[in-house]
Amino acid sequence: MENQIIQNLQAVRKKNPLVHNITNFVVMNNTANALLAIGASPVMIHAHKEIETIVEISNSLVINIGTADDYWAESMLIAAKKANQINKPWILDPVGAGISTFRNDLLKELLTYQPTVIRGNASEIMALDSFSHIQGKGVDSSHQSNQALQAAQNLNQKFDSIICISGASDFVVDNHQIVEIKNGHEMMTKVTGLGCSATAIIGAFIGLNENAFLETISGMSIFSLAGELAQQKSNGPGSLQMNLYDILYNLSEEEIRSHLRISVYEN
Ligand SMILES: Nc1ncnc2c1ncn2[C@@H]1O[C@H](COP(=O)(O)OP(=O)(O)OP(=O)(O)O)[C@@H](O)[C@H]1O
Ligand SMILES: Cc1ncsc1CCO
Ligand SMILES: [Mg+2]
Repeated sequence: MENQIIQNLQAVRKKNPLVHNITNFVVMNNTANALLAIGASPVMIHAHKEIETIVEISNSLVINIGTADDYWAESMLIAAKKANQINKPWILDPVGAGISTFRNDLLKELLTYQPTVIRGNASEIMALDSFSHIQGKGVDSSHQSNQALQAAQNLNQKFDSIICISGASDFVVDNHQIVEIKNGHEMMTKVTGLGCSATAIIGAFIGLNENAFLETISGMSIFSLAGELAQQKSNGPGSLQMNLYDILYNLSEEEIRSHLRISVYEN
């Protein structure tokens, strides 16, 4: 597994995938910088009249509903529909799933366009599966990632999407395997939008368009590992954000081999 993750990181740095993001106002800058640091090219565009063209020329699409309103929701639907039509890999970040009818209705419609990957925290993945009253604390999780495993399996079966649950352990679930990544640091929850950045980084890896399951594992594990290594150099959330870019940019094969904690289970 480590070998494939290292190969995928090298491939992202070499291929420099163009990643189209329709994301939230809070994280637009952080996620664009994270994508540049990993070696991808971000483009953050949401005007209805140009979306289809951008989806066509990009290697992958990231949709994050964090601060969606009616105009942006339509942008997301146009993009997801196009990506689905032309088999462009795309990832959905269901920020705040369960909070409101507006958010749930948008998510239900987006899911009809079969995201390649869905990445959320535990509360979001559970809400997405049931659309019941399961709620996090706004956009933060009030559940542990392992509590969302059944919901992830249900979602995988319903939509044929790869499901990634972030948290103290990150899990990547498809119909054959569950992969657990035990990297990261609690301090990562004190910087806004590091989940959104994880989604964007996975978005860069699925732009390789070879094996979306391995690419999702690669993106998530590299991001959590980078967060963990960045925390070791930091005094708090501010320096963690700054060090994270440097670590994403410089992360070496040796660091991956010596620090990654990853387990594979049959599903
Ligand atoms: N308790 C923890 N211990 C270690 N790493 C963690 C912990 N909680 C989150 N992380 C890491 O933080 C990153 C973001 O995951 P998180 O689950 O906080 O996303 P999120 O809730 O969607 O965040 P946001 O909505 O702010 O973008 C992931 O890399 C994850 O592994
Ligand atoms: C804080 C916040 N509010 C809406 S989106 C967002 C970024 C983290 O998901
Ligand atoms: Mg989130």
